[in-house]
Amino acid sequence: MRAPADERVIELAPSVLPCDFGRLGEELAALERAGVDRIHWDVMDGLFVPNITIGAPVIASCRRYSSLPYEVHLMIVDPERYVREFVDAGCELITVHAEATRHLHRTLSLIKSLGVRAGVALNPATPLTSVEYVMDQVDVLMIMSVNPGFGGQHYIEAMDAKIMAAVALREATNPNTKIEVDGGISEETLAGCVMNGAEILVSGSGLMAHRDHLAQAVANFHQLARDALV
Ligand SMILES: O=C(CO)[C@@H](O)[C@H](O)COP(=O)(O)O
Ligand SMILES: [Co+2]
Repeated sequence: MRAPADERVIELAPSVLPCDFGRLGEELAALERAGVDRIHWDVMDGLFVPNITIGAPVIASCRRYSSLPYEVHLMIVDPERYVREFVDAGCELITVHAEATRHLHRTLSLIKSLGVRAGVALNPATPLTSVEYVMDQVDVLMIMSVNPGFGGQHYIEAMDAKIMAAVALREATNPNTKIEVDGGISEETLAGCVMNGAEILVSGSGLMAHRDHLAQAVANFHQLARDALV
Protein backbone atom coordinates (compact mmCIF):
# COMPACT_ATOMS: atom_id res chain seq x y z
CA MET A 1 0.00 0.00 0.00
CA ARG A 2 1.44 3.38 -0.99
CA ALA A 3 2.38 5.72 1.82
CA PRO A 4 -0.03 8.64 2.12
CA ALA A 5 1.06 11.48 -0.12
CA ASP A 6 3.12 13.97 1.81
CA GLU A 7 0.78 16.93 1.83
CA ARG A 8 3.11 19.37 3.53
CA VAL A 9 3.16 22.88 2.09
CA ILE A 10 6.77 24.08 2.05
CA GLU A 11 7.23 27.81 2.64
CA LEU A 12 10.27 29.79 1.54
CA ALA A 13 11.23 32.58 3.95
CA PRO A 14 14.14 34.69 2.70
CA SER A 15 16.31 36.27 5.37
CA VAL A 16 16.58 40.05 5.00
CA LEU A 17 20.20 39.92 6.19
CA PRO A 18 21.85 39.92 2.70
CA CYS A 19 19.55 42.69 1.42
CA ASP A 20 20.68 46.28 0.81
CA PHE A 21 19.49 47.96 4.02
CA GLY A 22 19.51 51.29 2.16
CA ARG A 23 16.87 49.98 -0.24
CA LEU A 24 14.89 47.63 1.95
CA GLY A 25 11.49 48.65 0.59
CA GLU A 26 12.51 47.90 -2.97
CA GLU A 27 14.16 44.62 -1.94
CA LEU A 28 11.05 43.46 -0.09
CA ALA A 29 8.81 44.31 -3.03
CA ALA A 30 11.16 42.40 -5.35
CA LEU A 31 11.10 39.36 -3.08
CA GLU A 32 7.30 39.40 -3.04
CA ARG A 33 7.16 39.74 -6.84
CA ALA A 34 9.59 36.82 -7.09
CA GLY A 35 7.11 34.59 -5.26
CA VAL A 36 8.55 34.00 -1.77
CA ASP A 37 6.06 33.01 0.94
CA ARG A 38 7.11 35.10 3.95
CA ILE A 39 9.86 37.48 5.09
CA HIS A 40 12.37 36.45 7.77
CA TRP A 41 13.76 39.40 9.75
CA ASP A 42 17.00 38.66 11.59
CA VAL A 43 17.27 40.88 14.66
CA MET A 44 20.65 40.76 16.41
CA ASP A 45 21.71 42.71 19.52
CA GLY A 46 25.48 42.25 19.59
CA LEU A 47 25.13 40.37 22.92
CA PHE A 48 23.34 37.10 22.21
CA VAL A 49 25.24 37.06 18.88
CA PRO A 50 28.27 39.15 17.84
CA ASN A 51 26.50 41.27 15.19
CA ILE A 52 23.93 44.06 15.49
CA THR A 53 21.30 44.46 12.75
CA ILE A 54 17.95 46.22 13.04
CA GLY A 55 15.13 46.86 15.50
CA ALA A 56 11.34 47.10 15.42
CA PRO A 57 11.20 50.65 13.95
CA VAL A 58 12.88 49.45 10.76
CA ILE A 59 10.41 46.59 10.38
CA ALA A 60 7.51 48.93 11.08
CA SER A 61 8.75 51.34 8.40
CA CYS A 62 8.95 48.47 5.92
CA ARG A 63 5.52 47.02 6.65
CA ARG A 64 3.93 48.99 3.80
CA TYR A 65 6.30 47.59 1.16
CA SER A 66 5.04 44.00 1.27
CA SER A 67 1.79 42.19 2.00
CA LEU A 68 3.66 39.00 2.93
CA PRO A 69 3.66 37.64 6.49
CA TYR A 70 6.58 38.97 8.53
CA GLU A 71 8.38 36.68 10.95
CA VAL A 72 11.06 37.97 13.26
CA HIS A 73 13.97 35.88 14.52
CA LEU A 74 15.01 37.53 17.78
CA MET A 75 18.68 36.83 18.39
CA ILE A 76 18.63 39.09 21.46
CA VAL A 77 18.95 38.54 25.19
CA ASP A 78 15.76 38.76 27.27
CA PRO A 79 13.55 39.03 24.14
CA GLU A 80 10.40 39.34 26.30
CA ARG A 81 11.32 43.00 26.73
CA TYR A 82 10.62 43.73 23.05
CA VAL A 83 7.96 41.23 21.96
CA ARG A 84 5.13 43.79 21.97
CA GLU A 85 7.20 46.21 19.82
CA PHE A 86 7.68 43.60 17.12
CA VAL A 87 4.01 42.68 17.17
CA ASP A 88 3.14 46.36 16.79
CA ALA A 89 5.65 46.56 13.93
CA GLY A 90 3.57 44.03 12.00
CA CYS A 91 5.18 40.64 12.72
CA GLU A 92 2.77 37.65 12.86
CA LEU A 93 5.36 35.17 14.13
CA ILE A 94 7.80 36.03 16.92
CA THR A 95 10.63 33.53 17.35
CA VAL A 96 12.80 33.68 20.45
CA HIS A 97 15.85 31.61 21.32
CA ALA A 98 15.36 29.12 24.16
CA GLU A 99 18.90 30.04 25.23
CA ALA A 100 18.12 33.77 25.47
CA THR A 101 15.23 33.93 27.96
CA ARG A 102 15.18 32.80 31.58
CA HIS A 103 11.49 31.90 31.55
CA LEU A 104 10.68 30.42 28.15
CA HIS A 105 7.15 29.28 29.02
CA ARG A 106 6.26 32.76 30.29
CA THR A 107 7.78 34.40 27.19
CA LEU A 108 5.82 32.12 24.86
CA SER A 109 2.62 32.82 26.81
CA LEU A 110 3.27 36.56 26.45
CA ILE A 111 3.69 36.24 22.66
CA LYS A 112 0.48 34.26 22.30
CA SER A 113 -1.42 36.64 24.59
CA LEU A 114 -0.67 39.33 21.99
CA GLY A 115 -2.54 37.33 19.34
CA VAL A 116 0.41 36.25 17.19
CA ARG A 117 2.24 32.98 16.65
CA ALA A 118 5.09 31.94 18.95
CA GLY A 119 8.31 30.34 17.71
CA VAL A 120 11.30 28.86 19.52
CA ALA A 121 14.73 28.70 17.93
CA LEU A 122 17.41 26.25 19.10
CA ASN A 123 21.12 26.74 18.51
CA PRO A 124 22.84 23.74 16.95
CA ALA A 125 24.15 22.45 20.30
CA THR A 126 20.91 22.96 22.24
CA PRO A 127 19.00 19.70 22.80
CA LEU A 128 15.32 19.33 21.91
CA THR A 129 14.64 18.39 25.54
CA SER A 130 14.87 22.13 26.31
CA VAL A 131 11.46 22.65 24.65
CA GLU A 132 9.72 19.33 25.30
CA TYR A 133 7.57 20.74 28.16
CA VAL A 134 6.53 23.92 26.30
CA MET A 135 5.61 22.38 22.95
CA ASP A 136 1.91 23.03 23.60
CA GLN A 137 2.80 26.72 23.31
CA VAL A 138 5.02 26.38 20.22
CA ASP A 139 3.56 27.25 16.84
CA VAL A 140 6.95 27.03 15.07
CA LEU A 141 10.04 25.10 16.21
CA MET A 142 13.08 26.51 14.40
CA ILE A 143 16.20 24.39 14.12
CA MET A 144 19.30 26.52 13.55
CA SER A 145 21.45 24.78 10.97
CA VAL A 146 24.22 27.35 11.44
CA ASN A 147 25.52 29.09 14.55
CA PRO A 148 23.45 32.29 14.74
CA GLY A 149 24.80 35.75 14.12
CA PHE A 150 26.04 35.58 10.56
CA GLY A 151 24.78 34.87 7.04
CA GLY A 152 26.69 32.94 4.41
CA GLN A 153 27.71 30.01 6.62
CA HIS A 154 27.69 26.34 5.66
CA TYR A 155 24.81 24.08 6.64
CA ILE A 156 25.74 21.92 9.65
CA GLU A 157 24.98 18.39 8.47
CA ALA A 158 24.62 17.06 12.02
CA MET A 159 21.35 19.01 12.09
CA ASP A 160 19.77 16.47 9.70
CA ALA A 161 19.20 14.11 12.63
CA LYS A 162 17.98 16.96 14.82
CA ILE A 163 15.36 17.99 12.25
CA MET A 164 14.06 14.43 12.14
CA ALA A 165 14.02 14.28 15.95
CA ALA A 166 12.14 17.60 16.01
CA VAL A 167 9.47 16.09 13.76
CA ALA A 168 9.15 13.12 16.13
CA LEU A 169 8.86 15.49 19.12
CA ARG A 170 6.17 17.46 17.28
CA GLU A 171 4.19 14.31 16.48
CA ALA A 172 4.40 13.23 20.13
CA THR A 173 3.51 16.58 21.70
CA ASN A 174 1.86 19.06 19.32
CA PRO A 175 0.95 18.03 15.74
CA ASN A 176 0.15 21.67 14.94
CA THR A 177 3.74 22.81 15.43
CA LYS A 178 5.56 23.68 12.19
CA ILE A 179 9.22 22.77 11.75
CA GLU A 180 11.45 25.57 10.39
CA VAL A 181 15.13 25.34 9.47
CA ASP A 182 17.37 28.38 9.36
CA GLY A 183 20.88 28.68 7.97
CA GLY A 184 22.93 27.53 5.02
CA ILE A 185 19.93 26.57 2.90
CA SER A 186 20.60 26.58 -0.84
CA GLU A 187 19.88 24.43 -3.92
CA GLU A 188 22.39 21.96 -2.54
CA THR A 189 20.93 21.57 0.96
CA LEU A 190 17.23 22.34 0.53
CA ALA A 191 15.98 18.90 -0.54
CA GLY A 192 17.62 17.15 2.41
CA CYS A 193 15.96 19.55 4.85
CA VAL A 194 12.55 18.87 3.30
CA MET A 195 13.07 15.11 3.25
CA ASN A 196 13.99 15.29 6.94
CA GLY A 197 10.73 17.11 7.69
CA ALA A 198 11.31 20.85 7.38
CA GLU A 199 8.25 22.90 6.39
CA ILE A 200 9.55 26.48 6.51
CA LEU A 201 12.96 27.12 4.94
CA VAL A 202 14.95 30.24 5.71
CA SER A 203 17.48 31.18 3.07
CA GLY A 204 19.61 34.32 2.94
CA SER A 205 22.80 34.03 0.92
CA GLY A 206 21.65 30.86 -0.87
CA LEU A 207 18.67 32.61 -2.43
CA MET A 208 20.09 36.12 -2.77
CA ALA A 209 23.06 34.74 -4.69
CA HIS A 210 20.51 34.73 -7.53
CA ARG A 211 19.30 38.29 -7.01
CA ASP A 212 19.62 39.00 -10.75
CA HIS A 213 17.06 36.30 -11.61
CA LEU A 214 15.17 36.03 -8.34
CA ALA A 215 11.82 34.76 -9.67
CA GLN A 216 13.56 31.90 -11.47
CA ALA A 217 15.53 31.05 -8.33
CA VAL A 218 12.42 31.10 -6.13
CA ALA A 219 10.61 28.87 -8.62
CA ASN A 220 13.58 26.51 -8.56
CA PHE A 221 13.67 26.42 -4.77
CA HIS A 222 9.92 25.66 -4.71
CA GLN A 223 10.33 22.92 -7.33
CA LEU A 224 13.21 21.32 -5.43
CA ALA A 225 11.02 21.31 -2.32
CA ARG A 226 8.09 19.72 -4.16
CA ASP A 227 10.36 17.10 -5.70
CA ALA A 228 11.70 16.27 -2.24
CA LEU A 229 8.18 15.54 -0.99
CA VAL A 230 7.56 12.80 -3.52
O1 LIG B 1 19.46 33.78 11.69
C1 LIG B 1 20.30 33.63 10.82
C2 LIG B 1 21.75 33.82 11.10
O2 LIG B 1 21.90 34.10 12.47
C3 LIG B 1 19.86 33.20 9.49
O3 LIG B 1 18.52 33.67 9.22
C4 LIG B 1 20.83 33.62 8.38
O4 LIG B 1 20.78 35.00 8.21
C5 LIG B 1 20.43 32.91 7.11
O5 LIG B 1 21.40 33.27 6.16
P1 LIG B 1 22.10 32.13 5.27
O6 LIG B 1 22.72 31.15 6.19
O7 LIG B 1 21.00 31.52 4.44
O8 LIG B 1 23.09 32.91 4.43
CO1 LIG C 1 17.33 33.79 11.13
